[in-house]
Amino acid sequence: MKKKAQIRKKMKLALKTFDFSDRQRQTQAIIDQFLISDIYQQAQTIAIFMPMSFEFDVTRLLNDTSKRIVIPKTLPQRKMIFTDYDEDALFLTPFGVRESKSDFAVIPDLIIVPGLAWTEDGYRVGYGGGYYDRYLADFTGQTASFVYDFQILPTIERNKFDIPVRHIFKV
Ligand SMILES: Nc1nc2c(c(=O)[nH]1)N(C=O)[C@@H](CNc1ccc(C(=O)N[C@@H](CCC(=O)O)C(=O)O)cc1)CN2
Ligand SMILES: Nc1ncnc2c1ncn2[C@@H]1O[C@H](COP(=O)(O)OP(=O)(O)OP(=O)(O)O)[C@@H](O)[C@H]1O
Repeated sequence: MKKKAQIRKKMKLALKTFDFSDRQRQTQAIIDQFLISDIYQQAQTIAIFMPMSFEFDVTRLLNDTSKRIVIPKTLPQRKMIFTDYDEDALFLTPFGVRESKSDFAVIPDLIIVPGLAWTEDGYRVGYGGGYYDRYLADFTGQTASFVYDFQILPTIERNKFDIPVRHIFKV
């Protein structure tokens, strides 16, 4: 079984070299599936993330005006809140992601969880900050991830904090 650090390195490279048209095709198919799903239709407030250039391209959802869209904001002690998405009130963190200037925390009813690799049953490797596992520890709403085909692995080592996402959207 591959160690998490090894998986991170390998997946970052695979994402950065992912063929442009295959990426576009998979992105569109996955978002189409999501938009007709019950979990999308039943959610009022959806947490998306501000993607780095190589991450899953969620731009289409950020601009969805039929839902309240919130995005992650990291705080000291590896804590995280979600704040309203306002494209005119963002700043760039040292990690390279955009976050809201606002500190007003909103609890979403659906969280789209970012990451680098997943198993079919929702176990995940992220960037190693533990932000999502900490948040999900006392979150009772829905969770889902969008996954390109090569990001699915047969097994991932687990620690006691790992919380699987409840829905995987893939091609
Ligand atoms: N687009 C996007 N936003 C996201 C996440 C994500 O995966 N994708 N996150 C998912 O969790 C959170 C940020 N995750 C982070 C994970 C690790 C480190 C980290 O290791 N930082 C180093 C210094 C920065 C560096 O590595 O260059 C450190 O704190 O020492 C920071 C943020 C919230 N926002
Ligand atoms: N609920 C929690 N309480 C305390 N520590 C936690 C919790 N969740 C995760 N951690 C710690 O955070 C660190 C990172 O966890 P892990 O390697 O699973 O990150 P990840 O899932 O890749 O990152 P992320 O959740 O940010 O996407 C680990 O040291 C882990 O023990």
